[in-house]
Amino acid sequence: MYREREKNDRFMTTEDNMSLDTLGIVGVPVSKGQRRDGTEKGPQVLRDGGLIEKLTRFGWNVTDYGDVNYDYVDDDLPYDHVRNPRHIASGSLNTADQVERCLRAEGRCIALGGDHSMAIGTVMGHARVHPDMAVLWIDAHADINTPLTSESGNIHGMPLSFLAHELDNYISYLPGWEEVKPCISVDQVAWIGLRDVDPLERAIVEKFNMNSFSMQEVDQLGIRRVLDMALEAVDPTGTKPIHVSFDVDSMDPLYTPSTGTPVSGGLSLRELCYIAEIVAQTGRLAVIDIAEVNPTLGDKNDVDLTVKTTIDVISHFYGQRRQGNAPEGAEIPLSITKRVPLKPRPVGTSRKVLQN
Ligand SMILES: NC(=[NH2+])NCCC[C@H](N)C(=O)O
Ligand SMILES: [Mn+2]
Ligand SMILES: [Mn+2]
Repeated sequence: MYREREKNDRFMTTEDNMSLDTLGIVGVPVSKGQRRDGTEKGPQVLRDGGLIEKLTRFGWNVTDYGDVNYDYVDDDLPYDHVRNPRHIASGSLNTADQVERCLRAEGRCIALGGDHSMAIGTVMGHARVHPDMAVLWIDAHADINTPLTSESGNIHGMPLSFLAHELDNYISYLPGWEEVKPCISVDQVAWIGLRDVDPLERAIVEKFNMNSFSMQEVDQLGIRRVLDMALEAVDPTGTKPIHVSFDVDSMDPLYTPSTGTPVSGGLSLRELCYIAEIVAQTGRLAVIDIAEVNPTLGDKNDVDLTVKTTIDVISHFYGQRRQGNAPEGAEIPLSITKRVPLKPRPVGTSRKVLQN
C-alpha cells in the first residue's frame, strides 16, 4: 500500500473527514457548455483508462458515485445568445447536490468532466461544505465572461462570473437559473496558466484586482514562485480546503491535444506535476475538477495521450511523487546467501582488440 501524504503542522488538515483515506468520484458528463459533442464521454474514458485502479494503488479507498444527471430539456432555446441555459442550470444543481453528498461522506471528491461549465455545480456543492475554500483555476482561459460580455454564448467560458458574489450585479436574467446563486468571493480564486483571455474578461480581472498568473508570470518567475504566490493569495494561513479546477487545455496541446479550445504555449507536464505534488503535500485538496477532455477530437494517439497525461496529473495530486514512493513499512529483502567474489580475469583477455 502506498500512502504518502505528509502531515506536519503547516500542512495539517482542518477537517476531520479529510484525514480519512476515502475519496469519491463523481462523473459530470456535460458538453452543452460549448458547441462540440464529446466532453460528455470524458468521465468514461478516464475510468476506462484505469484512474480508479491507479488511485487505489496509492492507498485510497475509492467510491465511484457514478454520473450526474444532465436532463435533456425540450425547447431549450438560446436566451439572448447564451446556449442551453436551462439544461446547464438544472445539471449544475444536480452536480452541486452530488458533490456535496460525496464530500460529506468521503472528505474528498474528484469530479470528472465534462466541459468547464461543470465547475458551476462543483464549486456550489463544495461551498455548501467549505464556504471558505481556496480555488486554484488552472486554465488557458479565465472563464469569467458574463452572459453580456461573452462573444461565443458558450457557458463553459462563464462559470466564474456566476460563482462570484462581486459579479452578481453584472449577471443578466437566464431562464432556469433562479437557484444558481453566487457562493464565493473573487478573492478566493487564483488562476494559473492563462494565455487566451478575452478583452472584457481582462477588464473584470483588473476591476476586481483578481489573482491572475498567466504564462507570462510562469515564464518570468517560474512555476515554483507562481504557485507560492497563488497559494499565498488564496490561502495565506495555510489552513483552507482547496478546490482545484483543472482544465486540461491549461497544458500545452503537445500533452493534451484532445480538447475543444487548445491554445499553444501552455504548461508542461513537469509544471503540472510540480503543482500537483505541492498541492498534494498540503493534505487539503478537497475537490478537483477535470475539465474539457474530449475523446472525440484528434486521432487515437491524441486521445490516448490526453487520457494518459490527465490520469498521470491526477495521480500526482493524490500522492504519486516523481522522487518515488516507498511502500509503508517497506522491508528490503535481506540476502541469505553470501556474495560470490568475481574470479579475476586472466591478463590480456579483458578486451577484444579492434583490427584496422
Ligand atoms: N473552458 C474553456 N475551455 N473555455 C474557453 C472559453 C473561450 C472564450 N473565452 C469564451 O468565452 O467562449
Ligand atoms: Mn480552457
Ligand atoms: Mn476552462
